[in-house]
Amino acid sequence: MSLNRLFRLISIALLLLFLAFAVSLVWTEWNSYRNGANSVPALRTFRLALVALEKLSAERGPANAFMGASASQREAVADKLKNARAETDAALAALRQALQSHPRLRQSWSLDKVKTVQQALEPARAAIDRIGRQPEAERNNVYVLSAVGGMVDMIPLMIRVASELSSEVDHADPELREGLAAIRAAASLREYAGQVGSRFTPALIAHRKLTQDEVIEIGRLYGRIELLRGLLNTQMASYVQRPEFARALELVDKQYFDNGFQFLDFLLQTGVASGDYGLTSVDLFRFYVPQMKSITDLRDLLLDDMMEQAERHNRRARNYLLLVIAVTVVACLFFQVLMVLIRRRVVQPLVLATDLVSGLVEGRLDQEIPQPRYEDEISAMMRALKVLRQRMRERNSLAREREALITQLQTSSNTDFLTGVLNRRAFFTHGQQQMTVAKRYGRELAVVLFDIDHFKQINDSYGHQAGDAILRGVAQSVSQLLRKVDVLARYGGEEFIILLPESSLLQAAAASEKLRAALAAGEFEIDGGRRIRVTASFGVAAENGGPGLEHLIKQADIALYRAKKLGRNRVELAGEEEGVEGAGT
Ligand SMILES: Nc1nc2c(ncn2[C@@H]2O[C@H](COP(=O)(O)OP(=O)(O)OP(=O)(O)O)[C@@H](O)[C@H]2O)c(=O)[nH]1
Repeated sequence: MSLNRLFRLISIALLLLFLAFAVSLVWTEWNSYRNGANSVPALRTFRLALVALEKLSAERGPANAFMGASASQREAVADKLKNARAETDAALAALRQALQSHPRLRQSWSLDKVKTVQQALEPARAAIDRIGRQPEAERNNVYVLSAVGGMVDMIPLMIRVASELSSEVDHADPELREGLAAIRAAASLREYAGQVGSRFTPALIAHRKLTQDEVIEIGRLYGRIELLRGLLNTQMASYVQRPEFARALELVDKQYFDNGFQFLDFLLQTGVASGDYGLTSVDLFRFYVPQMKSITDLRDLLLDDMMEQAERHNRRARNYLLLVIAVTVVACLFFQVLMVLIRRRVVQPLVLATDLVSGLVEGRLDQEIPQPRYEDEISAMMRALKVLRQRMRERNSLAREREALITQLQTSSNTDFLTGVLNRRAFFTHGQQQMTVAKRYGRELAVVLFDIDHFKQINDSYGHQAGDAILRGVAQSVSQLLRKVDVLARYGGEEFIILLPESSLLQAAAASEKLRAALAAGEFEIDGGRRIRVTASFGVAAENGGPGLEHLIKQADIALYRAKKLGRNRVELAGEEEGVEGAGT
């Protein structure tokens, strides 16, 4: 696998791993934010439930007062009762609407219970109205007890509704748990404080002593209230560091536990001793109920604080989510940039350098070596490659020059410098090769030696340079008339030799005659544009499997000698007394 591909695969794998980690982190934070975002609406609904519970309890105050009111008090108390009922109805309707508009709570147990409470209110209120409208003397103790019980019976349902909604808040934001417990303790305290007041109502209405059952029930409620006081103090331990909470708790102690309880103690003692209270249920409602306000004030203070906490937690969760998203995106981009940087600055240059080195090894010296943009190890490597390429180019150039020189030397060592045809040494090399081939295949081979006639006179008459020009002209003319397979060489001075492969003596003689005639018929230009005529004498020898090249040349030389002797400008054949005389002699 190539380095480039490997790097790309590793990059993709790392990016996927990183993305998986980032997505799981963002997902966790998103869930925590979304969960937390429920805390404020859940807290609002919880508050509505507490208010409904409070209003339901508070309604018992004027209801009890109404049942014990004298004819003169009746109208005033009836007004208060009407207001209290309106407040209870409004609180329950608001809670019901909040539950109905909540996607999850719409299906909940709480909504059913609220509906049940709303339905149960009607007969309970009717029972109270019935007693209140009766003359004082006719008010039956049993009916009064039943009417008080009818209002109290709805309370456990509302407490459970509040409890369920408090769990919603706890689920949305567990950090609010401590405050929730304090609120629930305060709400329960308010409820039991109301209930203990209600227990005195039948005795006050009937102006009688408390029954033993009533004393036991009141004692039980006293115990529960004390328990809730301790619980509230414990739950408020961290809150009392803050002055507003310390003040609110102090007010509960002073107003309810001092003033309120002093009043209750008086009623209890009188109810046990004589039943001669000197008070009506209306007085109970007027004095006792306001003492409980400090408890609901404390509850509201806690609720307000919790709402602020929930909003703060929400903002914190949202900011943290945004931070995680931002860090993830930045880290992702940084990772990408890093990978691209490593790829561009390390991997790609390395791959390129490898290709360049391979190219140089294969001899591709025209490759473009890029100019690196940064000064680093890669740029040093590119520079080294350029030096290497330059040295290879120089070496190749030297090698080419040397080869050209060798070729040139070879050519010049085989060539006659004046005429450009082969020299005597090269003729022997070729001749030996041809002789070997001819002998192996039993073929004929002819040699022709020819010599320009009276050449000394040409030199003497026209000068040495003119003689050179004649030599060049003769060599050129003869070359043009020979076959491609024939080999012409300068044998020495004004003497030339021709090797004619696969030629018999007669064929060679005919070729020689053609050459002789052509030379004799032609004119050769010497210096100054002058033209002169020359002739040449030819000696021809041929053999088929004879002793060798030297022997053949010797035969031709003898024939040439004879041609000279017999008058020149003629062709003589080896082994013959008489030759073929030229047409011009
Ligand atoms: N210009 C020139 N002359 C050469 C060259 N090589 C040999 N010669 C001359 O060629 C002449 C040969 O003369 P000879 O051997 O007497 O022969 P010839 O005058 O041709 O007489 P025959 O061969 O008998 O016809 C000499 O004068 C050499 O100096 C050369 O390369 N250039």
